[in-house]
Amino acid sequence: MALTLKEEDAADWVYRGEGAVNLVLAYAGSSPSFIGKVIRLRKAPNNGLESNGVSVRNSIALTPQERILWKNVDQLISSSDKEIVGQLYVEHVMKPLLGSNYVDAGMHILVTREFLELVEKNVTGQRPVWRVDAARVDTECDFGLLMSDHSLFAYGSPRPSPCISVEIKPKCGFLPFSRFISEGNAIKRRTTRFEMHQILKLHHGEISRLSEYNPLDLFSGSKERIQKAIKGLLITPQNNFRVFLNGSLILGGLGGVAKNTDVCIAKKFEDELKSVIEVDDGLCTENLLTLVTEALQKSGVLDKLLDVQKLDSIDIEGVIHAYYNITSEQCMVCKELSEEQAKIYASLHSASFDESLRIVKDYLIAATAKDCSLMLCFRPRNEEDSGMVYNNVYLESTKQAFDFKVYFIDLDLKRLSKVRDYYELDKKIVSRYRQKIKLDRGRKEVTGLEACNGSLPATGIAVVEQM
Ligand SMILES: O=P(O)(O)O[C@@H]1[C@@H](OP(=O)(O)O)[C@H](OP(=O)(O)O)[C@H](O)[C@H](OP(=O)(O)O)[C@H]1OP(=O)(O)O
Ligand SMILES: Nc1ncnc2c1ncn2[C@@H]1O[C@H](COP(=O)(O)OP(=O)(O)OP(=O)(O)O)[C@@H](O)[C@H]1O
Ligand SMILES: [Zn+2]
Repeated sequence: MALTLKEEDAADWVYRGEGAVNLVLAYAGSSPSFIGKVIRLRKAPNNGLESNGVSVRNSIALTPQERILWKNVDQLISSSDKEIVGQLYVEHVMKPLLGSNYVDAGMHILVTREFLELVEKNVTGQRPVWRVDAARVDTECDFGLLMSDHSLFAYGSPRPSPCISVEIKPKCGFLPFSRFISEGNAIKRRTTRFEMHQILKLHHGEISRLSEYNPLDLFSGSKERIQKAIKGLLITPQNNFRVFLNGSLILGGLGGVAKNTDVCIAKKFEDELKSVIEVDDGLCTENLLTLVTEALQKSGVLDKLLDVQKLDSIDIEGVIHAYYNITSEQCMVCKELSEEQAKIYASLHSASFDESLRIVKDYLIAATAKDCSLMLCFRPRNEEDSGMVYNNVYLESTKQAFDFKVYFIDLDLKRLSKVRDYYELDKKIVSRYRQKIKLDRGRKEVTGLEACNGSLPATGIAVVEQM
């Protein structure tokens, strides 16, 4: 590997965002090798432990059990370089499933400890405080992942293009249908995991109001419902929606949960869009909505993503039993059940070892697909671009054609050790949601009025209608 980022390079990298695991910097310097690139750096939790108590330093390489789990993916297990596993997973597992046109696995690049320390110092002020408290740049890690900046149009194109990019974290787009969902959790078959999780997040103070977004609308394939979903994202972006203008954030929260979109934010956003969408006052946001909807429909990426999400076909309530089969531990779920209750899972416990591996592997792949994001990037098309390979959409109202490109980002491998956490979180989400329904019913009986769930749909929609 020829290039190494050193202390003197740190000033060229600016904060772009972060999630739970990675911090992302965009290049702002003049080296041709890095123009149009971002670098993803691993973070280390400040308590030194992952949520399940595993030491972070051991968590990069595949564990022996994971090597068995992924044994059919030769490229993953034959790699002697533990640090490359994450990238190989994207290249050899996710890319074939989601389509090579939409996935960029990036490349590893070496970084010195001094580079990481200085970068961390430079960006701390821009990071959400709770993210700073939770984790820091992992200065023990001597590599980063260099990727194309998907919020920009490729460098090397004939002209510098103004562009708008939209980042969507769609989350799970279907209702589970597994027969292993217990009677007590039947609500899961009718209510999205996203909607139920909102109640838990509100309870924990992670969000200030419930989201207007419904993943089922986004994945519906219907133009009207996709538009409704995007309106919901515009009103309550949380960590599900961001918009960038020429690579700079103009809506949503950098690195975390955004403020809800009030009239003031909506007006400012509308004004920013004017530099790319040529239309009379008040209609830019509406037009962006049309662009995004059409690009999503034309590209077909959501159908692909949904198919991969549906590899989770028996739900965590089934998967957990296969997990205990492959770890050869006593099943902690069946242990708590009566003989009669445990019967429903007997078929899972009598499955072959390979079948158990397949179940868990498919579930983890689906988990990646439920947590990734999409970046859609648009630029107005002109004559010079007529020979270019990009897809395009036409805005009837402004008579403008736009090139667009779509990429999945954050296709990280989910670790085997998280399966137990997934089971526990699922229980918490359902239990909190059921509690809320019970409370609402109680209130309704007392007051005879509709219970208030904390969301303000009418007000929220009005904000977008005013845009
Ligand atoms: O479990 P979920 O659905 O809450 O997803 C987690 C995300 O929370 P969200 O609900 O999208 O705000 C969570 O996102 P935030 O940190 O909340 O922005 C992470 O993406 C986490 O993945 P990992 O720890 O990076 O592997 C995600 O965990 P996984 O379940 O994908 O492992
Ligand atoms: N290739 C890219 N081009 C442009 N922006 C990017 C790219 N990769 C990441 N980003 C930005 O950086 C942010 C954080 O990246 P990413 O989602 O990969 O972090 P993460 O820690 O893996 O997230 P999560 O918590 O969801 O696991 C993204 O939300 C996006 O805004
Ligand atoms: Zn069991």
